[in-house]
Amino acid sequence: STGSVVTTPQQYDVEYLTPVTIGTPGQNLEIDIDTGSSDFWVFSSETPKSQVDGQTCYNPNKSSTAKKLEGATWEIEYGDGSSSSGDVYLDKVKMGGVNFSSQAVEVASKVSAEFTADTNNDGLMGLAFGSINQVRPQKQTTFFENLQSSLDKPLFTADLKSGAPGHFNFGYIDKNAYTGSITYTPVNSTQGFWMWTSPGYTIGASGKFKSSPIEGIADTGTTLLLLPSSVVKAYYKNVSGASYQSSNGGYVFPCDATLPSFYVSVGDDARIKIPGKYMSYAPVDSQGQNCFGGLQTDDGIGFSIFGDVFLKAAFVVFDAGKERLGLAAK
Ligand SMILES: O=C(CN1CCCCC1)Nc1ccc2c(c1)OCO2
Repeated sequence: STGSVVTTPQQYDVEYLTPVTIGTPGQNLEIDIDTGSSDFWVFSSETPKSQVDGQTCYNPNKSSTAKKLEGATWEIEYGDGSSSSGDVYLDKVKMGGVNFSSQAVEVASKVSAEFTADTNNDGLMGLAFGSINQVRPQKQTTFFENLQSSLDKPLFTADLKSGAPGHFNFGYIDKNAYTGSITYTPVNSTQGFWMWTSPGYTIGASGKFKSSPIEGIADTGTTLLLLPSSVVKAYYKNVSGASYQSSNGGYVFPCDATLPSFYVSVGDDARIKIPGKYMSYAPVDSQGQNCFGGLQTDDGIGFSIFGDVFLKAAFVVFDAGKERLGLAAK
C-alpha cells in the first residue's frame, strides 16, 4: 500500500496541520505530525472544557470500533515545556488513504496552556521510534510502525513548504517532488529519534565550508533550526543589527535586514540550501520592526534540532527499512 496526505502551514509556518480520521463513523481531526516524538494523542471528550478552545475532540464513546486499552495511561512533556496526559483507546485511524485498524489513540484528559492556545491543532502524531512512546505499562507503536510491513517500501517522506501546503507520503518516493538526487545518511535511532550527523555548514553563497560535525534530529514538530551556539553566532555576525536578546529568548534583528543563505552539508558531497528568507521567523513587535531568527541555539537540549526552517528547504526520506535519512533539494 501507499498513501499521501496534504499538510498545511499555520501562520509563519509555526507548525503544519494534517487531516486524520479516527473511528467509525470517522471523526476528522487536524493533527501536528511530529517526527520528534512517538505518541499519537488527541483532544477528546475527556479533555476538560476549560482546556479546550475550539479544537475538535475525538469521542471514543461515539465510535463503534473504539476499545479502551484497560489500565493504560500516558503523560508527555515536550522540549518547549508543553505537556499533556490521559488514557488510551484502540481504534481505526486513516490518513492519506492508508489505515490501521487498531491504532493506539491516546486521549487527553489534561493539556497544558500552550496546546489550549493552539486553537487549530487537535493533537499530535509522533513518527519517531516506538522506543520513546510514553504509554505505560505497555509502550505503543506508532502509526508508521504499524503500517510499515504493509507499505510498498518501509519509508515515509516529508515535503514541507514555505507558506504553502506540502505532503507526507507513505510507502513510496515521488520522483516529481525533488530535483537532482537524494543523498542518504545513516540514522542513529538509539535515543528513539531520527538522529543524524551533518559534516558541516556554509554561510552565504560565497562562504567557505566549515567542517564541524553537527549531530541532531530531523523534527517536523519543531518550528525552528536549533544549532550549536558557535554556529549561530557565526551566522548572525553577518546580519547587521542582529543581537541576542534574552528578553525575546533568542537572536533578533531588524526585519528589513539582509539575511545570508545557510547551507547544511549532507554526506560526502551534498548540501541543502536554506534561503535567507527562511532564516527570519516572525516579528517580535506589533510594528514588525524587529524579527526573531529562524536559527537559534540548541543550548541545554543535548543535540541539535533540524526543525521546519531546515526541513521545508528539502525533500526528506525517513527510511526505517535501511535506518537512514534521505535529503534532496526541490
Ligand atoms: O518541543 C518541541 C516541539 N514540540 C512538538 C510538539 C508540540 C510542542 C512542541 N521542540 C523543542 C525541543 C527541544 C527544545 C525546544 C523545543 O526548545 C528548547 O529545547
